[in-house]
Amino acid sequence: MILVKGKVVECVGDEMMAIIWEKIKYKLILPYVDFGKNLEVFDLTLENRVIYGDEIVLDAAKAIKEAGVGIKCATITPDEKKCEEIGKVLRSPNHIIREYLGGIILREPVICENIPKIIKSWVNPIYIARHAYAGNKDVHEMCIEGKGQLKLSFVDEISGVQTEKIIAEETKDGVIGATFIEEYAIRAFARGSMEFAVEKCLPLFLSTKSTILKNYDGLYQRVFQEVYENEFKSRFEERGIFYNFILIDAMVAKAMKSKGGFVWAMKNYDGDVQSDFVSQGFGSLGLTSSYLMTDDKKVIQTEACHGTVKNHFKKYLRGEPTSTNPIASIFAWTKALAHRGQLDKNEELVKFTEIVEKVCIATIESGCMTKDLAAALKNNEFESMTENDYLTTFEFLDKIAQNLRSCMILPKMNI
Ligand SMILES: NC(=O)C1=CN([C@@H]2O[C@H](COP(=O)(O)OP(=O)(O)OC[C@H]3O[C@@H](n4cnc5c(N)ncnc54)[C@H](OP(=O)(O)O)[C@@H]3O)[C@@H](O)[C@H]2O)C=CC1
Ligand SMILES: O=C(O)CCC(=O)C(=O)O
Ligand SMILES: [Mn+2]
Repeated sequence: MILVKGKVVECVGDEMMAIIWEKIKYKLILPYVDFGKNLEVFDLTLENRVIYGDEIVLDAAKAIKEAGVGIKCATITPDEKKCEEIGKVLRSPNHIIREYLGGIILREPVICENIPKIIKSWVNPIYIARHAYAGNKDVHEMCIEGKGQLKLSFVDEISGVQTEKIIAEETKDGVIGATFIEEYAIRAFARGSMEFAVEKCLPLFLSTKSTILKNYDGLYQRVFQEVYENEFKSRFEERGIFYNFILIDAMVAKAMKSKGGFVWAMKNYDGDVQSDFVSQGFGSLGLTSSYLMTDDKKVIQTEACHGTVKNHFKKYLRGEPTSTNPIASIFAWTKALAHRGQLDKNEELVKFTEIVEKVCIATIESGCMTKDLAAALKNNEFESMTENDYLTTFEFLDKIAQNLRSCMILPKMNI
């Protein structure tokens, strides 16, 4: 057994991914890894959040910060209807954790040679560097009833001077939203994105809509340029890579016709939307790994890029076979344990995570896969697919477990 020497925080989640999460843990991790007392589990299922509120998520975030390593299963973010049903307004657990930890979310596709990309020109990976908080996903909302003037105001803590801006002389019955970002946070995001581009030795693009949001998005553009000129230019040039700002709409088109092979930095909301687009373009949402890294690089929280896959869970509840891809969630475990291993100089643990990742890719490349990937092989023409084309969720997980077992018994086997 491989001993884990430092603390790992595990956050349990919801629906289809919760079912898969448990299988990953018990079939792929625990047979080889001994956490001793080093695994702290937080139950972030919706049921538990209904009982304990969002505070339990904040507790998990604090524990992750202290441990330096967190692994999170996808969780339900209840919409308005669901909040009514449960009688409680609960926030997104991801949002709470990201707001607390801050930092950057890095997303990358798991490349399997036999899985064709939907966007055929993408021969190289596209990495997303997403600001983990603020922006459109962090809007403070307020519903207004009646008619009146709307203004923004800021009161200086020291001088007490109030700066005001009238948003609308007269508005009525609707909703308003306000968001903000501090310059230091953008600076840290710029540094994180640039470090990542240097590490990957790939060009970096930042895209925002700074022609419209001249101040908000403009600040991202200005800070990135400044950080690049003052801190990164020579390191980029030594590696033959570059940094460029491109307006987000034009960048979407440029990305689509590119060959891939770049890091794409975006604000929180833009990065969320484009992650699903890029993931699907590379074959499936189930093939994108994701982790949050704090600005000081001390803490990592891993996850899959996708959600709880509600559609598939409904089928599972009806007793129908499902074929849900576990790869991104398996990589959440491996990326987190690899970080733990690096922190503790635990080479055995790091090696184990490399083996698990290789086994996953080798299993898919041997032709065993879930329906999303089999569909990619068939140009997503679902009508022409039969059950013989793919494995069910549990058959696929068993196949990976079986392949992992042979590799762990014969560690020198070249997979
Ligand atoms: N990190 C997190 O915790 C996240 C949580 N969420 C939450 O998850 C819940 C469900 O959200 P939903 O909109 O369904 O988004 P999902 O990302 O869970 O799924 C959307 C669709 O993408 C496909 N898909 C996603 N992941 C996989 C996979 N691993 N294998 C195969 N296909 C996959 C499925 O398509 P098809 O049905 O065509 O097979 C699925 O219906 C919501 O409560 C949402 O708030 C959402 C995103 C992130
Ligand atoms: O927190 C949520 O509700 C969604 C998160 C999400 O979509 C993401 O992290 O990509
Ligand atoms: Mn998303």
